[in-house]
Amino acid sequence: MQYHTMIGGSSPPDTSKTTKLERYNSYIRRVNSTKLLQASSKLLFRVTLLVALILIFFFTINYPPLSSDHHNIHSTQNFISSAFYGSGAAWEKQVRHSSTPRRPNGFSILVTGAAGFVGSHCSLALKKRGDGVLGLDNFNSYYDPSLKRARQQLLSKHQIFIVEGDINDAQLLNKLFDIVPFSHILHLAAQAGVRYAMQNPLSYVNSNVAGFVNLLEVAKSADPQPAIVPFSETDRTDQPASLYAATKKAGEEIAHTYNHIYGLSLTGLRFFTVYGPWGRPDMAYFFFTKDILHGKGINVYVTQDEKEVARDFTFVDDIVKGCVGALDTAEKSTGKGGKKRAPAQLRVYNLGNTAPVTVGKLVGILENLLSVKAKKHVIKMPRNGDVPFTHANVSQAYRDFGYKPTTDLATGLRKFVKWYVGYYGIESRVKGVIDSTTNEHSHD
Ligand SMILES: O=C(O)[C@H]1O[C@H](OP(=O)(O)OP(=O)(O)OC[C@H]2O[C@@H](n3ccc(=O)[nH]c3=O)[C@H](O)[C@@H]2O)[C@H](O)[C@@H](O)[C@H]1O
Repeated sequence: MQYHTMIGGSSPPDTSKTTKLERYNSYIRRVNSTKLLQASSKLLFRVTLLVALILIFFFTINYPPLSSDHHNIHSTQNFISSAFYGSGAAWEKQVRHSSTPRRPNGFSILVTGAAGFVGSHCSLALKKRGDGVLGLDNFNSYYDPSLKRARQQLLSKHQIFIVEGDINDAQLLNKLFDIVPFSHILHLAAQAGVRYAMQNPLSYVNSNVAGFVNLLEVAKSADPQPAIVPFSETDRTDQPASLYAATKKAGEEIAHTYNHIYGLSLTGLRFFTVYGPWGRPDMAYFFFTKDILHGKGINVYVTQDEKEVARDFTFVDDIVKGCVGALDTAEKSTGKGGKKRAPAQLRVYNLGNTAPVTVGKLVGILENLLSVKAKKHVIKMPRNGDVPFTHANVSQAYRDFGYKPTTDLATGLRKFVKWYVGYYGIESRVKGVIDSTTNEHSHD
């Protein structure tokens, strides 16, 4: 896929020890210059250099890169840079201000992956109803980081601050929990995408397994312990079809352990192919729109026996409602000081649209909205972990918090296309969509 090739081809940032040392020394020098204004002696510099060397060694043994891919490089960089971001009084004030609720009994929620697609929508919805929301995101380059920055700007307009850091950074997480007694964590930071797992498997382990465990480790010792929603995004069977699904399944098993041993209240949500405004450019509906408008061919997959593939495409506003419903019904964790006091809540829900649509139909809807005929290449689905069909049973989410999706694919895609042409400044090319779109809910 073109996006993936582009990412793989981007030049990784320089992480040589010299660069880290220079960056760290410059940080140390800045700290020292405020604390000990006049004391810039040679001796102090030597001590600083020694401390820097020890710390870099410490970082290296505690955070071994899982591979040389750019995601892990980002994690390592964020670990070091967070020491700088997390040190100022102004930074702490922003953290506190953003996470303070503005309604009686409001939640104080840490949203990981807040600059992501679902994370940004949920953050806005929660903030709008008066909850305190603090974002955390590592702004990695799995897809165009400028889209993540634009979401960050939107959130910032609504007084939501996003801390730039990684869920693998225990020091940063502990610092955030020292500053804010979070009532909930909405954990949406993950390596997504089914097909990209073939190219960069360790990125999935790093975010979806190691990062998740790191977050649970911090949450288990926090006082009060937060409730965590969701701990997983997707899985479909006990025999996952892709590494992506396997890491999500592992997340569910790990969650069970932390619930059982430490009394953390945990809720897993399995999202089914979420789409909508501010969506992810690596997903088919998004790059089909782009390619159709550019007159480029698109690959429409069929199964090995040439049947159509279908997805339970779910509009992002419905997913937000599900996330909020799960948060509102999450019980308190029961542990304290790393010890469980009583059994705690452990739940898993499907959040889907319950109405699968074939990829052919998806393309037909886009052709109508864009008034352009797609150049379709019908090909057999590569054997890379994709499944032919998804269909969510949401009866438990309905029973427990009234989850009921209300947006069909044609309505949701119209809202997406309206956002797309506005965001990329090409309104004139698909005018009909703008004129006929009413009753906008999504944050665009
Ligand atoms: O809910 C999930 O479990 C996952 O949803 C999403 O995966 P998918 O459902 O596979 O969505 P997406 O890639 O948009 O492909 C849509 C359809 O187009 C087909 N497809 C895809 C590419 C292509 O070139 N041609 C094509 O026909 C393809 O075969 C598929 O039938 C998230 O990316 C993932 O992170 C995870 O959240």
